[in-house]
Amino acid sequence: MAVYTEVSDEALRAFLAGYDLGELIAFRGIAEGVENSNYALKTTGGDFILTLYERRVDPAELPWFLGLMRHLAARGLACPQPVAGHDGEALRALAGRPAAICTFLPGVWPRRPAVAHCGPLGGALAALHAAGDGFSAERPNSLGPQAWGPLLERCRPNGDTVQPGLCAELDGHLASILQDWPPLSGPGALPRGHIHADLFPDNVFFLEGTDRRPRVSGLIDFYFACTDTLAYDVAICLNAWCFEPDLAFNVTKARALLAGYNAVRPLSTDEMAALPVLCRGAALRFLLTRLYDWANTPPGAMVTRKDPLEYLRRLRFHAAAKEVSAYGV
Ligand SMILES: Nc1ncnc2c1ncn2[C@@H]1O[C@H](COP(=O)(O)OP(=O)(O)OP(=O)(O)O)[C@@H](O)[C@H]1O
Ligand SMILES: N[C@@H](CCO)C(=O)O
Repeated sequence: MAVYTEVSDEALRAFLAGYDLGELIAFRGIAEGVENSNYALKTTGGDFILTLYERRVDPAELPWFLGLMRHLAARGLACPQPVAGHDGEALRALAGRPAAICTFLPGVWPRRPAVAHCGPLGGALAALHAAGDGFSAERPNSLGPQAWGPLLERCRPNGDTVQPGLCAELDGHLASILQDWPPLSGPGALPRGHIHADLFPDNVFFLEGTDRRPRVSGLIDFYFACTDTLAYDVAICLNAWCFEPDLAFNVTKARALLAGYNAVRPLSTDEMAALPVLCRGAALRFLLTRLYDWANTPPGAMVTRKDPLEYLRRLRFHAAAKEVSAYGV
């Protein structure tokens, strides 16, 4: 579910009076997603998404996220565009929560990502990285390498109940990842920019092109976006898109993803060489947030917890891979 905050008809009508979006025709809560409350809105002005920000989103950071989406959309990226009210403000309050209306994007996310999705996905990720140029405000990655040690400590009391010996195994992975991680500046530093940092299949919409092949119609959910190593975003996508349901790595998907990315923004030799450690880091990041949520989601909460151990299997694959050739290049 992702409707934590209920919005009454009257409250919504009063809220919409602050916009130039015409009359309300219909609105409904959207069950998907886990972070925020989302509503689909239809007005005489068109289709929109209303988001009420909950849980992990720090209200002080919302202007940065909305500003980045506005910048990317102005650069031609298909992403939600925040809609300003009469007063020029996109960030407002509704039912006691920070709230914003964004444009609705057509398309559906792939329930079973195929090789045919991975090329366009890679191209869209590279286009996002290129479109981020010129947005000068930065947001550090609050879930970057410096956060993994403290997060592992917070998981330690319950971690081994998920799998015996898990925390000791993660201690080993964390130490070797931090040792191999590319420097942020100076010799060996990789290109940085604004990254999505959560570009999983449920955040990428596709439509069928005239050739019947899938085309990316939009990217959503920029609330983990931050300023970090661009190739780390590629590593997140290799984790999220290129493993089969049985957690076997599909090298054909990886090859397609990297070819799609390289066609728009070629990865340098240094970026390619760093992919194995960036993939290990990305797997550990999602493992740890899932592990934390596994133990800390209150019983009865209407949220589907995600399995942390899926990311342990990925992490083990990357640790064994070592060389970039394991990714099909
Ligand atoms: N701009 C948009 N256009 C069309 N549909 C959207 C848009 N934004 C969100 N949605 C719909 O709302 C659902 C939930 O959105 P989203 O993934 O942003 O939720 P969340 O709870 O913030 O995220 P998550 O759990 O993925 O971190 C999406 O799967 C999609 O169906
Ligand atoms: N994409 C994340 C969750 C939401 O941000 C995961 O699969 O763990």
